[in-house]
This record gives sequence, C-alpha cells and structure tokens, in this order.
Amino acid sequence: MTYDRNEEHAPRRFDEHAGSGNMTETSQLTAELEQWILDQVRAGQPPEAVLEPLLESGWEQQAAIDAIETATRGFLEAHARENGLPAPSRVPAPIGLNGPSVVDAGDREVQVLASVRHPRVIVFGGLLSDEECERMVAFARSRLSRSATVDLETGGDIVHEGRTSQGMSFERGADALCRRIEARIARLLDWPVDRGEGLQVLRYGPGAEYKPHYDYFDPDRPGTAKILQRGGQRVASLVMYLNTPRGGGATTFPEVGFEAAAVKGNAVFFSYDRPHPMTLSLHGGAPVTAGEKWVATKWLRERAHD
Ligand SMILES: O=C(O)CCC(=O)C(=O)O
Ligand SMILES: [Fe+2]
Repeated sequence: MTYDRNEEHAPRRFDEHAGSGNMTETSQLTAELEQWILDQVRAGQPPEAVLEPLLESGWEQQAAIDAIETATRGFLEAHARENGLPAPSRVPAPIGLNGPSVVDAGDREVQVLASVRHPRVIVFGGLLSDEECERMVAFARSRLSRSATVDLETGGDIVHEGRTSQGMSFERGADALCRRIEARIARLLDWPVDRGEGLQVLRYGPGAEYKPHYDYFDPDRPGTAKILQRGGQRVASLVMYLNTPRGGGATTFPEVGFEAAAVKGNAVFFSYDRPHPMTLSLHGGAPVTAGEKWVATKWLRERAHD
C-alpha cells in the first residue's frame, strides 16, 4: 500500500515503511496511515521525517500537516500528561524544511535565508524595506529622547527610566505603518493579526545586550495566570532588525550554537509549542560591539489578544 497519487513517484523510503500494494487516489488519513504516523512519532522521528514522505507521495503540504496533526494530537497530549510537561499548542508554521526560497507576504516577497528544525527557527530576508526600518527608528527615537527629557525635568528614578527609555511599545494597529507591517507578518506566518501583541521597539547602545531568556510566560510565576487570560501563551516571536549594527548584536540560541546576524530589514522567527525549555527557544541579543542596534519584536499568542 502506498499513499501516492502517482505510483511512479513513490518514494522508496516511504514505501519501505508502508509496504506496497493499493494506491489511493486522493490524500486521505486512512487508519493505516494514522498508525504509520503514530509509529514514527513513538519512534522519536521529528515532524519533518513524517511530513517529507507524504509530500514526496504527492500530498499537498497543508493537507499533510493537518493529517499529521490530527493523527498525533491525542498521542502528544497523553505523552505530555504522563511526563509532567505542558501540553503542546499549535504554533505558526510558515514553511517546511527545504521549502520555497521566497514567500509571498502579500505586499512584499520575503526571502527564506536559513531554517533550523529544533529549535524551530527561520531567518527571513527583506521582510521590511529600508524606508520602513528608518521610519520605525525615527518614530521610536523621538519618543525615547522625549522620555529622557521628562526624566531630567522630574528627576525620577534614573536607573529605571534608563531601562525603559531603551524600549517602547506600540498598541497593535497604532498607525498605518504598524498596520501594514502587522498585515504582512500575519500573511507571512499565516497567523491572524489579532493573535499578535503590539510591536515593541528596542534600542541597544554600544555594549548593550539582552541576556538569554525565554519569551513565553513562566507557568510557575504567580502573575502568569492573569497574563494568559488575554490571548493565552506566547507561541512564537519575530525579531525584525531595523538597522545593521556596525559590530555584534546577533540574536543567539546558545543551546544549539546558532546565531542570526542582525541585518537591516531581515528578521528571525522562532516558535515554541509549549512554555518549556525542551523547545530550546532560549535566545538572547549578543552585545553590540560597535554602533547601535534597533529591533522591532512581534510576539504571537495562542489566541486573540484583544
Ligand atoms: O535583540 C535581539 O536580538 C533579541 C530580542 C529579544 O529577544 C526580544 O525582544 O524578546
Ligand atoms: Fe526574546
């Protein structure tokens, strides 16, 4: 039995697992296929190792992903319960491995520069135009300097104000530029605009860094339950580079020795299907060694964040 539409293109690897014989005309999650998928998951195969044979057999990518999700959901939930882990959530999954090199993001074509399976990381090229980056920086910079003036006038807590002046948050849909970028991100990541938080802009001066951290909310902290009422957990992050620092400033994933270079207009996306270190989503902004670094971060939630 195979799950091909076209036997001539039957991939050998899949045939070995599935045996040979009848050919199905359409992509269907038969009981046998469901069992085969579960066998792969139980054997510890990564999702791509399950997906690829289906794609090679002629399945549409989305249909194949849906079939794998359906087949594995119950198993993964039970596995999580038995091992004391948080249950996995659905996450934005914009492309598969060895997918297209260019993705249509509606009003712009975005390049796929690099991709890692675990942690799930994708580096995008040309997500923002130079002009969009410059407008975001100009807008944020004037806000930051204004807040510094207020500090001087009030003589407020300098350390605290100094920290907050390094960042500013937009409401979602705050202005036309934010709306345009948010719509593009929603299309690129196939994740609705209303499941995104407002953009957050950060500025790192020379020597500044963001120590490795997780972006999800720690389930063990007392304040987390209240945060989760509005849209659930964070399940993915998109860090967009608004300039190219003269030195340093990469986004690092220290557990896997991977870093995304900060290049103006590019972005690094990473997802984490549960609030747990097993996602390997620990990441940080490495020290800026020369010049400054500006980023805009978009966090994606499980549900609508209204
Ligand atoms: O600046 C970076 O490269 C990382 C930023 C980040 O981790 C965040 O905004 O949560
Ligand atoms: Fe982060």
